[in-house]
Amino acid sequence: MRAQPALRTRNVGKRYREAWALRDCTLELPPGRVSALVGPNGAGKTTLLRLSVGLLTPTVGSVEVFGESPATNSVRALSRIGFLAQDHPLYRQFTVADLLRFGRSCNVRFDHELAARRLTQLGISLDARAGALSGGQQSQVALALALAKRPNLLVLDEPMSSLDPLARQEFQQTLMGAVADGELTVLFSSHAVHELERVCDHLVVINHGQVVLSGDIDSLLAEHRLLVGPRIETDPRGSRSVVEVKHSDRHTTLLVRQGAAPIMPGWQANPVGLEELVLAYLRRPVDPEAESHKEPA
Ligand SMILES: Nc1ncnc2c1ncn2[C@@H]1O[C@H](COP(=O)(O)OP(=O)(O)OP(=O)(O)O)[C@@H](O)[C@H]1O
Repeated sequence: MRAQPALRTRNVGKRYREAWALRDCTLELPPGRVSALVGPNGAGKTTLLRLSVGLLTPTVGSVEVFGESPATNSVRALSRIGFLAQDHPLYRQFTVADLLRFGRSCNVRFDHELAARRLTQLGISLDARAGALSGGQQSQVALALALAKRPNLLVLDEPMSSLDPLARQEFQQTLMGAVADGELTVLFSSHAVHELERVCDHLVVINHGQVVLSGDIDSLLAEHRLLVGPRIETDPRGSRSVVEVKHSDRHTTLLVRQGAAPIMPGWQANPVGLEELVLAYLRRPVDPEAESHKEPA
């Protein structure tokens, strides 16, 4: 039997006044995985994340977390979800110990010991005031608070964007350790396409409010090939399997989906890297029907 998805959205659209931030978004996140949500500025990532945790309700369509709508705000549904907002605000005057006590008083499943141990291991004093910690340490405190809730789905909005490379690595290790420890599914948004492969095993790419690619990373890489051959003058973009076409003086390179695409004589099939794959999908024009994000007059 197929496991229940951690997150399932069906034809979700979100409109802010007359503008659509998200259109016809249908996706499933398998449980126990780390998924990255990738897209350029304004693509709709924060909107999708806020819909996933019940902070927004869809204009159309449905959102379910482990089979329940997060927007109903039922205690049971929300106790299974952890959320780290983009700027992960902490009460600056509170000590770390105050924040942990506060977390415990707000969440029935809060694991105080776990959070205190994680932070001590990272050398973060429980007596320190949040406002006196570095950006990286504040992110770790916010992550420890979110994990102490023992959520089944942890949603993080660009959690590493302000961290230096060392702090990013520590943050990633804490996250991956938490996934290895228990029944946790992670969905985080990121612009750092080059480091996704190290951190996650599932990917959702959105552009102009539409999901343009999603799936298991290994499968996506196996399904795509870069075909390199002598320059062609016809435009093969009409074929659904052709994602992108590039020409040099003498050669044409086709990014195709459909691993088994027949190779023409004189053509070579090469694997594609994840960053190249994501960027190719982001460069594709989106469906003109949905591109405007505007309601028809
Ligand atoms: N509260 C709001 N009111 C009106 N429009 C909004 C609101 N929030 C977001 N938008 C618009 O919705 C679209 C998607 O925004 P969203 O914040 O979801 O994108 P994003 O992918 O998270 O962007 P970024 O990477 O810059 O954080 C943008 O065009 C944005 O201007």
